[in-house]
Amino acid sequence: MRINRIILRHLKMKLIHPFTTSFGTMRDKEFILVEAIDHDGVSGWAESVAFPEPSYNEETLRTNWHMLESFLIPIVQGREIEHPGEITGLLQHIRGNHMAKSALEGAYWDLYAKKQGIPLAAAIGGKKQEIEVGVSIGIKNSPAELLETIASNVAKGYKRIKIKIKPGWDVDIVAEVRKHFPQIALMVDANSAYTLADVEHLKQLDAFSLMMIEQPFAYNDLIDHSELQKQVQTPICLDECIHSSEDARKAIQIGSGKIINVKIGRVGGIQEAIKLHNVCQESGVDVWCGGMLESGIGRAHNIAISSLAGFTLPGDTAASANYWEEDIIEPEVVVHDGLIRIPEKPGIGYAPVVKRIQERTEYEQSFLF
Ligand SMILES: O=C(O)CCC(=O)C1=CC=C[C@@H](O)[C@@H]1C(=O)O
Ligand SMILES: [Mg+2]
Repeated sequence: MRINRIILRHLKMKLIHPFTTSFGTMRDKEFILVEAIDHDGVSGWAESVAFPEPSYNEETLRTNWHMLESFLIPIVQGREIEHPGEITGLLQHIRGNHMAKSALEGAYWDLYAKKQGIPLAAAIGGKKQEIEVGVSIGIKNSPAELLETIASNVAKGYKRIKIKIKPGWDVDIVAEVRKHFPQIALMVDANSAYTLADVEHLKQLDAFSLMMIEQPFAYNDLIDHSELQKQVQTPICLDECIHSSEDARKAIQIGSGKIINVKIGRVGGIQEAIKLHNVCQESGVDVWCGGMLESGIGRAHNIAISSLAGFTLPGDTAASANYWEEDIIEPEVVVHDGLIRIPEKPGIGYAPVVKRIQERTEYEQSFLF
């Protein structure tokens, strides 16, 4: 692939519903889009999932922009990349900054698949024709509002409901949800809101047949999670604390969790996400694809990675309409009875709508190769 231009765009999109977790509320989604254009004028697209604030991990939109502009793009500039799998190695001497790396690598993956004339899912090695998806519901102002939101999403056919918890909004609210929805596939995500001091309290969640408790402890902990997993029946799912396939191997070895939420951006790109998937599959550990409130472009990448066989549980890739009045892709991501069909078109399989992208672009910068 011979790129002749990369365009970075800072977009701002208004979420239909504010999204509240244990670390704050998001009303607008600001993110970086990467467009890699080759000599034939074909574009590969990807998005950085870094938030404007360092609340999920230490990266931010601005640190990503800086890393892409000053380090990552210069490394690939003028290089003939045969396969996007090469990019992880080219960038590995740069420490961390996984979301920035992933945004660049993802654009090359989309372009590669388009040049090969195959769907991104096929380029990744995915065989599924459709994927099961769930929905992640933020912390609401009242139990009634949460129950109403759950009811409307169950009615839409989502295969799994994920609710956020934090101290003061956990055991009682889960009990209330279970009272109204005794049969639904239900999980909770704590986003690191607890510590080992809360083990006795968290044990109460075992009473509710939850699919999993996601990331109860610190974003950089494996040891305390393994201690908790020894004391609770409910499977612990790891998100923020798994930064690579190596972290997954170590977490599995010491029993930190029984399920892993894979986020392409968190682990540094599709190539590493495939490796992580393979490590988990070899150990019989289920994985599913998490979300970072992506636009349709990031959503498309999540759909592709979810087509791998080891993605055995419904992910957080809900429909575009769950987040946006209007998405920046056509067609939008739609969910029918909790299922998304894997696109058959080359690349990400959804067409970025440049007019809508430009309308939402706060700032952009071009890098000529
Ligand atoms: O709908 C989605 O994209 C998933 C949203 C979601 O659950 C999360 C988004 C970003 C960070 C977290 O709060 C949380 C997660 O940890 O999975
Ligand atoms: Mg999570």
